Amino acid sequence: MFEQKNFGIKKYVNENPINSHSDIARVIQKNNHLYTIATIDKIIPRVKVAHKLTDKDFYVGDFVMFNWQDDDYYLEELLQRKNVISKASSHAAKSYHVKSYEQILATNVDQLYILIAADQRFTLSKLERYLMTFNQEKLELNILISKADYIEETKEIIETIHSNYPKVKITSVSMHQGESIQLVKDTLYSGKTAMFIGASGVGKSTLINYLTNNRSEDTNSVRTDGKGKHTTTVTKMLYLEETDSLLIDSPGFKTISTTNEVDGNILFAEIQDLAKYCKFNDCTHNHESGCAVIRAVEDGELSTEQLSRYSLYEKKLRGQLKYENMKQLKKQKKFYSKN
Ligand SMILES: Nc1nc2c(ncn2[C@@H]2O[C@H](COP(=O)(O)OP(=O)(O)OP(=O)(O)O)[C@@H](O)[C@H]2O)c(=O)[nH]1
Ligand SMILES: [Zn+2]
Repeated sequence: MFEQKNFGIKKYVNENPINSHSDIARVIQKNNHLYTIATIDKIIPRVKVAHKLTDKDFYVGDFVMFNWQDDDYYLEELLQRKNVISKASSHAAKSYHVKSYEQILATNVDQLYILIAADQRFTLSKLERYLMTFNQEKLELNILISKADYIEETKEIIETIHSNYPKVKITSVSMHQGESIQLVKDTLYSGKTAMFIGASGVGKSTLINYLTNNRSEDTNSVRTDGKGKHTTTVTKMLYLEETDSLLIDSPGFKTISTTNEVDGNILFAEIQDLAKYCKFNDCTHNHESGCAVIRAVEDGELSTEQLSRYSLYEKKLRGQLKYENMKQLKKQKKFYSKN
């Protein structure tokens, strides 16, 4: 028998050096300064943040200690996180004056489902940014092509991805294909937390509603712009009893990038492995003699598309470094002209 609404607190207590679970809870919703938390036996809404702490200290997914005082509940202490899902804050990334910072989307996530909608414009660089932004240890990444009832578009997207990245695993899903919902359900782990992210209108809430058999929220009425009436504005966690898993729905985003250092390993492991056998350490895999990567292309082990995506990635990385250096230089100049 599954425990009713098991938000993972018992498991957390078992795996971490904590004595009791009586005042431990998990943040399951965040609404500006107010939180909803789940304890071992109840859900508490409208929880505030204790004195000297702020809403930057707690996110959905966090395990916390809480307290009751003067008729209100307060979050008192953050317990150790397993991981953090974050991206660059979108407004900061655009402004030269504001230092971009990482914005936390949720914490303690085991599986991340990245939705790409078949009816929205697809580019490889979008997929690459998603994968590189969220790639980290102890996090399983899953690519879902949603609205797969757009059959032609879905086929095209999958073909584009596979001709460049033959090893990336892709699942397609549609609310009009019940068996595809079941396939997604089958990939959820018991006792684990899965988060669904993607651009606005890709169908995150719809998928979660179908997974949890909750049709109450009106995500089905189609608007002419295809974005749907119901837009998620808060991040929240739901319990799926059938698989004993936790599902996090999150607001859609416009752009994705990260201020963290990225590593092309998730997409280019094969090329990076081959590069170890190049004659020159600083081989650009462009024209050099003794290049193991070019040889692999000639031997048909690697497609030219794969290599050209890699070159593009390298170029961007170098451009990024140059940009960072330039910013640094400008800052220094400013400093010296002031002093
Ligand atoms: N054709 C088709 N439409 C879908 C599918 N899933 C969702 N939609 C429609 O797409 C629109 C957006 O769906 P939502 O579930 O609200 O999307 P969301 O990703 O949660 O959007 P935000 O909350 O704004 O981030 C709605 O009109 C849905 O009816 C699908 O599988 N096929
Ligand atoms: Zn080489």
